[in-house]
Amino acid sequence: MNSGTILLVEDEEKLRQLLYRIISLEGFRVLAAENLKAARKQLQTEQIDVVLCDVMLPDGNGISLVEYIHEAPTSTAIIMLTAYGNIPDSVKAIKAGAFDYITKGNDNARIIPLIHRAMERVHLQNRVEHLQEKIANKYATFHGLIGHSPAMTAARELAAKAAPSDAPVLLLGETGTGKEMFAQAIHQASKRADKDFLAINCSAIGKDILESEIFGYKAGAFTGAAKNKKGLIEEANHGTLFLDEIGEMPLDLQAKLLRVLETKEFIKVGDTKVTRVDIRIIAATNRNLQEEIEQGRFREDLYYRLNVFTISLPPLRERAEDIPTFAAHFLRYFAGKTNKQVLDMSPEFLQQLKTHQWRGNIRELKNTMERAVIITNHTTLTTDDLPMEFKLDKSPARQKQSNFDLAVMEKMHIKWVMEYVKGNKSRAARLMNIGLSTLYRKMEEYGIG
Ligand SMILES: Nc1ncnc2c1ncn2[C@@H]1O[C@H](COP(=O)(O)OP(=O)(O)OP(=O)(O)O)[C@@H](O)[C@H]1O
Repeated sequence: MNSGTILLVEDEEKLRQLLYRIISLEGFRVLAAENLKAARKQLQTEQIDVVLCDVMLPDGNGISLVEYIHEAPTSTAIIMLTAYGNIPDSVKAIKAGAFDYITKGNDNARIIPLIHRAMERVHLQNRVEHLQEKIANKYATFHGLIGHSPAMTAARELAAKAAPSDAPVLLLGETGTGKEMFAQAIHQASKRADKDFLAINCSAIGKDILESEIFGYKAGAFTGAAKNKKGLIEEANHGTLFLDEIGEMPLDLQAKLLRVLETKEFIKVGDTKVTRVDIRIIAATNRNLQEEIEQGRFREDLYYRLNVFTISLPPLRERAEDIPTFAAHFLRYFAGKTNKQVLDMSPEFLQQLKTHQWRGNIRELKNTMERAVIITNHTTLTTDDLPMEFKLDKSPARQKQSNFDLAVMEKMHIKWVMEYVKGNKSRAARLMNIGLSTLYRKMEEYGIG
């Protein structure tokens, strides 16, 4: 059985069925779409490794799917099916970033080996990314935690003191304030550094799966539990387990976790005997746990067990003095990553960063800087490189009634998208999900050049 999912985009039903059968026989999971619209939908909802796509489709040219896929960072590979003798299409497809092309009808014997090669590349790329992430995490040390505001310095100092002990740590802060980065840095500075750091977000999955994920299960514990499964708590034995969004953990799991903290023991789902572990727990939440306790949603005894070291990471808007440092750091990082000559920021750009609300905190600032570095055509970032909501936030016109006018918003949005795609109208129309002629009409209406 080969692993991987293939999306087949072909409007001719007979050929689609034939290819479906041939590829399924290789053991791949195959999804099919008969036009570009259906293909885009599948790409948005499914994890697809390789796309096999016809060039001539009823709702457009298949090569546009290559561009669509490359709009977001992805490892998905696309192979084009081109008509016999259509060299220009094949060249275009490769230039747009397709993995390869096959001439329809003529190259049948090449299809399967080519899919295998594309799949190998995808797996390799995924593996490299996974390793890069692992390495990056390994070096998430206190040194890498930037920011020199008093709040940040106090948080770093407390974390550095907590690190060598084996005590639990509770990290408090809004989303994107750096809780996971702190947790990794604490792990790296602890005596468990050469063991695993595993993380789970308690809000992302349902109660039963969360219990199996954290504590594991015995074979036969429930339908589908064919084999014993180790939970993260056992996988991370001798290392650190980071429980993000602990405020969302159901009460009965809180009781099980308390037992781990008190006795280092737990019982797997469907098991009768206890399992012992040596683990350090770091937990994080953006909820007010005192309130959760009052409401009966969080166990008080667990709270006291966890808060041996409580580290609060204040929202970015409350430590505006850190914003230029973060912005400069991310500017250097993304300029390096994208190989662009972007060297600094205009004073107005920085001023807007300082007064923005940053509800997504450092994560939002990081994304804003990445976007700015990608779209700029200059060596200095200016306010033009900021997303539209910044302009709305700050423009004096914001106070005026006219700014609530939908047409004003639409005009700004079109201008911004046109900047983003560097004037490529068909790409802009595609991104905005409107037809090219509609885009032309609106640009004329709003006097956009
Ligand atoms: N002090 C810091 N220095 C450099 N980068 C940081 C810092 N804090 C956070 N970041 C970056 O900001 C992003 C968000 O950080 P992180 O995931 O640690 O936040 P979080 O509080 O755990 O978020 P959530 O609650 O949503 O899971 C990450 O990409 C991280 O690299």
